[in-house]
Amino acid sequence: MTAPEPFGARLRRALDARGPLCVGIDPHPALLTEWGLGDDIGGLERFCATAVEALADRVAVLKPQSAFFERFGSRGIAVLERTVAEARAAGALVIMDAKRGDIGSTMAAYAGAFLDKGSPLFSDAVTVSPYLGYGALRPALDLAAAGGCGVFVLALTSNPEGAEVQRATSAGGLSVAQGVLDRLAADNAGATPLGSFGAVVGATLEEAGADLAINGPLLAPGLGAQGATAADLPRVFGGVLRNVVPSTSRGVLRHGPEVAALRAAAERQAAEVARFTGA
Ligand SMILES: O=C(O)c1cc(=O)[nH]c(=O)n1[C@@H]1O[C@H](COP(=O)(O)O)[C@@H](O)[C@H]1O
Repeated sequence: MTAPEPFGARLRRALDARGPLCVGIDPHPALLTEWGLGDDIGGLERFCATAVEALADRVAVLKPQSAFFERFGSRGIAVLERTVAEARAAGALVIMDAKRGDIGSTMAAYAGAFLDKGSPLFSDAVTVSPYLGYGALRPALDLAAAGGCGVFVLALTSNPEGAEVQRATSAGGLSVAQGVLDRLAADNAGATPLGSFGAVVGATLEEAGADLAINGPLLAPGLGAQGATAADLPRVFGGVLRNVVPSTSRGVLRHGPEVAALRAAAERQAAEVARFTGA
């Protein structure tokens, strides 16, 4: 059996073909209401079907945020399953924004939930939290590598509260975030054209203040509702701009529910990103 194409290679191709923008599918209660939908399972279903119809055949990456589905229980998870499958079928890569992180043996189960081809929630990549120790993520990294999937590890998050943990220095004098980035760089060493293990680095940061050369993708949430703009990307990402996947959720979704308006909003955001990153 031939090995599956690594996620990093698939992502590179998608970014080059469709542009680097990632749009998050975050069905906030307020957005459901703004779209004229009920804050219920029918509204969730309609919202996600519309977002997928509008974006999945043109945006490189879609990133559903699991929490907004989980709040509806099993029926919400069923909508998440369909959303992921339909987005992938239309050609988008799907990053499941689940931000899981646990002891290794439990991490293996989380990895199976999102990165095992036989799982109903199978996605191209998943977001994880390294705060039980980077080494505890190993089952997810291994399963991802074996199946051609990716993992995005929180490093420098977009929220202001993140710094108290992520900028703290460990015994060796490195920041916690730099420790995570260095481990990612080691796991991506030698991968071409791009490693499959990414870091999450907010576009909202004043500056990176860390070495982002991990030879992997840098998921950069924070465009739009959190106040970052495409003009911030060169300052934060400097020499690794080509590997940045800028992400926005509400910044595009608030333009719904019309498919054409969602597409136009994503196009405007993508054009802004291209203007400042040359992508
Ligand atoms: O992993 C993420 O995607 C993420 C990391 C981070 O540092 N900051 C961040 O906002 N996110 C997610 O990105 C999305 C941002 O949504 P908007 O603020 O609406 O664009 C939410 O789903 C967040 O959970």
